[in-house]
Amino acid sequence: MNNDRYLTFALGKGRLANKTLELLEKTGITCEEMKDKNSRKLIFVNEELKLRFFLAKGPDVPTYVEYGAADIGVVGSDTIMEENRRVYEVLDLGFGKCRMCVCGPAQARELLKHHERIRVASKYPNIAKDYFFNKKHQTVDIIKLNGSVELGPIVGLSDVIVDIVETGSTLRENGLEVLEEICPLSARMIVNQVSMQMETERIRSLIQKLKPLCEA
Ligand SMILES: Nc1ncnc2c1ncn2[C@@H]1O[C@H](COP(=O)(O)OP(=O)(O)OP(=O)(O)O)[C@@H](O)[C@H]1O
Ligand SMILES: O=P(O)(O)OC[C@H]1O[C@H](OP(=O)(O)OP(=O)(O)O)[C@H](O)[C@@H]1O
Repeated sequence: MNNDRYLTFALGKGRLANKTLELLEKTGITCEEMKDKNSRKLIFVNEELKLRFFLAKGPDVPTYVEYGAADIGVVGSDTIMEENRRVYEVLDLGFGKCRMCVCGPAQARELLKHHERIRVASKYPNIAKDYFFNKKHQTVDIIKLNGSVELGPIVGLSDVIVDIVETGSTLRENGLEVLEEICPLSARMIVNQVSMQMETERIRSLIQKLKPLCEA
């Protein structure tokens, strides 16, 4: 083990960021500078613990970790599935819980039931493809969107969507419903495959500290 080496964390921006920092703080890992919302600085260092942190767009987190630009990442399991990078997924952090679902207007149930060739809009084309082609053996047309995916069926772009459902209010307010559940989701810790060998002790000890703090 080489304790002089900095361990680098890539953390997903947005919804998961605060909870991630809170969790790390409970294990004694703090990075005060990172809490300054007005700062435009991208990378933060804790000299004492020999740690570095940066915030990145969720889908980029597994990329940084696969290439070793970060040793450790925290990101949603949706993003891990969608990006399909060569990383170790080591811990379910138990927050950021939601579900990946096929959603649409109630009448789209029939189209799904009869395995019609439907149009599916999603921010997650790989998850949608895997679900329809590999799990359901249903040929569909996938349309990639970058947000506000619920618009798809409302404006006639698609028959259904594959998207995240948390409280269900976005669906309700737009006259849509969950038609099929694909899988539950939550925030996960991922580790670079080489770092896991080179820094086994430091990473294992972090996992052991985090485990009891993770929500069930
Ligand atoms: N209601 C929710 N909507 C979206 N993601 C959620 C929700 N609840 C928990 N999550 C989790 O939080 C992660 C980050 O979501 P967030 O919306 O902040 O990022 P994003 O989807 O990359 O957003 P953007 O495209 O706006 O940058 C998701 O990948 C998912 O795992
Ligand atoms: O079930 P709910 O609690 O309503 O949450 C689900 C909604 O939140 C997310 O969208 P987000 O706010 O990230 O915006 P986006 O559609 O632009 O990605 C997700 O894509 C759903 O639209």
